[in-house]
Amino acid sequence: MTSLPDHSPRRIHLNAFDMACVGHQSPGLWRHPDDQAHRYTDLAYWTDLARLLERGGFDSLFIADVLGVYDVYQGSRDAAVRQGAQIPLSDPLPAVSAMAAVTERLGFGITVSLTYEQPYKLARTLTTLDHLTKGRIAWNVVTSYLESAARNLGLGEQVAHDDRYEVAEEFLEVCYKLWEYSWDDDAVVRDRERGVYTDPARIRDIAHKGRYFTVPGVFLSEPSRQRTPVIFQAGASPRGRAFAARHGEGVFINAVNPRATRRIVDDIRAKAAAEGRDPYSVKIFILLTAITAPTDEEAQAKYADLISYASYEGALALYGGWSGLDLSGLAPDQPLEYTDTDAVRSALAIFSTADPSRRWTPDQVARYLGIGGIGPVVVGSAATVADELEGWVEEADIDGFNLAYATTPGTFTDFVDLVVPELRTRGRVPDAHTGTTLRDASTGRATPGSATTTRPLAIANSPSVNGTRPAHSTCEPSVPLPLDSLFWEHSGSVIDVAAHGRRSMAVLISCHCCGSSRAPARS
Ligand SMILES: Cc1cc2nc3c(=O)[nH]c(=O)nc-3n(C[C@H](O)[C@H](O)[C@H](O)COP(=O)(O)O)c2cc1C
Repeated sequence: MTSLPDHSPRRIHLNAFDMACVGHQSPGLWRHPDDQAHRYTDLAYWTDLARLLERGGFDSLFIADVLGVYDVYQGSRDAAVRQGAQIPLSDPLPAVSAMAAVTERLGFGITVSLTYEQPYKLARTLTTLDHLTKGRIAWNVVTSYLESAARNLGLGEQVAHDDRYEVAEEFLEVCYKLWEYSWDDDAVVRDRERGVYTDPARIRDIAHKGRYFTVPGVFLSEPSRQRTPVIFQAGASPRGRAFAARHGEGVFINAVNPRATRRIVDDIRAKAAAEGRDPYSVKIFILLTAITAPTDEEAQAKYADLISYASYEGALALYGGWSGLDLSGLAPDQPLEYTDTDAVRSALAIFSTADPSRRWTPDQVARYLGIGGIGPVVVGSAATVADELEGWVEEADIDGFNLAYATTPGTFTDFVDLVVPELRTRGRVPDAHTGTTLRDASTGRATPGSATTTRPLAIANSPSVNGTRPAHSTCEPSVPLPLDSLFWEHSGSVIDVAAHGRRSMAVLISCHCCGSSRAPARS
């Protein structure tokens, strides 16, 4: 396993975790007088938050989303509705452009469940946002977990857990082809003299025909700065980890203690290495909430005030959706047993099998989730919080945090004003980010689009299109070969199918004999 880059101290990546609703991870806190989550329908809430996070050197604002209601707890949605637990809920995408207009560098991690999308259409939506944000988009690839979403979106019941990941594999394959193969970098010529806007020879059909999707044609959008948005994945079941290891540049997992988390992290990194990737090219984030104030005592007093607003039923309503389990049917002190559900399997594993030394009960889960959902709550002064974050990074070998809020924007403001300066002093958060795109900032690469890229190998090895590689314009390979072959035999020399910058191996070839380096013309 490749070791960590040889520099210390290790960078800590920060995303703010939010959702277009009032009860994202701390149901009941909407009642707190300081909370402004109810302003989620006001664009100024989002643009003010974006400015704050930019000032705080955050990598991104990471926005969750679901397409159903939390109606598992007590077999009803009433508890979720009463507590504002992710209902009412708006679409997260429209506010992104406005936030991009008031910031220069902040990235935007947007959650879209591919289970209810078509790759041809979603790829365009994400390319559009990557254009409008000048390359600052990450896609949190999720497959959903609420049965109520399936019922309202044309499916009688939810797609089985592992099947959702099978669909996701092909979904991403189609997106990679659209984003990386269909248009050349220089396809748009905008030649007023010749009257040619785009050169037809420089765009091509992707001719995808698979088990779940058939997409024969050419991508509609011209390439954006990142082409493929930064790919995040949220999920930590065994199947989720395999998917993350193959595709994830960022992985978002739940956590309760560093020791149990380290086992998941080691598994993801080992799986990434088995995919031929640098295991540290996968940035692993845990959910965490930091309650901070100038002194430890003031922070503890703040926490005591906040927790008094937590909603027990709101927490169990959210947990019912996350885990697929209705805990109202269990005795409050009955230890949880693991069972495969079609929801978020890691949300149940984390409170049952993840840490054999601990058996959680419904009552303990409800109290744990009251603030910050399935993630630790760290309370203390800036130095105390920074110590805790460093402890998580060192012990669990994670790369950063998706920071949830107790009250918004208060929790984020405290963190930016108090903890970020401490992390900067410790060299954990850079004063300024490198490059111009989110991928540059999250990999620390100095120049955008440079030759090396941390992009998942799955993109570089994008599968065959048409089963054979289109003939190269000036150097006909002796025989058409499957796109995923790494080398072409040609007139005695070998054409390196080179991974040029962010373009995948199946797209650009640099020919040893003619020296040209461009996408093969269509056969
Ligand atoms: C930390 C975390 C956050 C998640 N956030 C979302 C989300 O916002 N929307 C969504 O539909 N699914 C979300 N999921 C669920 C997964 O994308 C997906 O349903 C998967 O099956 C569950 O993960 P698993 O591999 O742990 O079972 C999240 C999962 C985890 C672990």
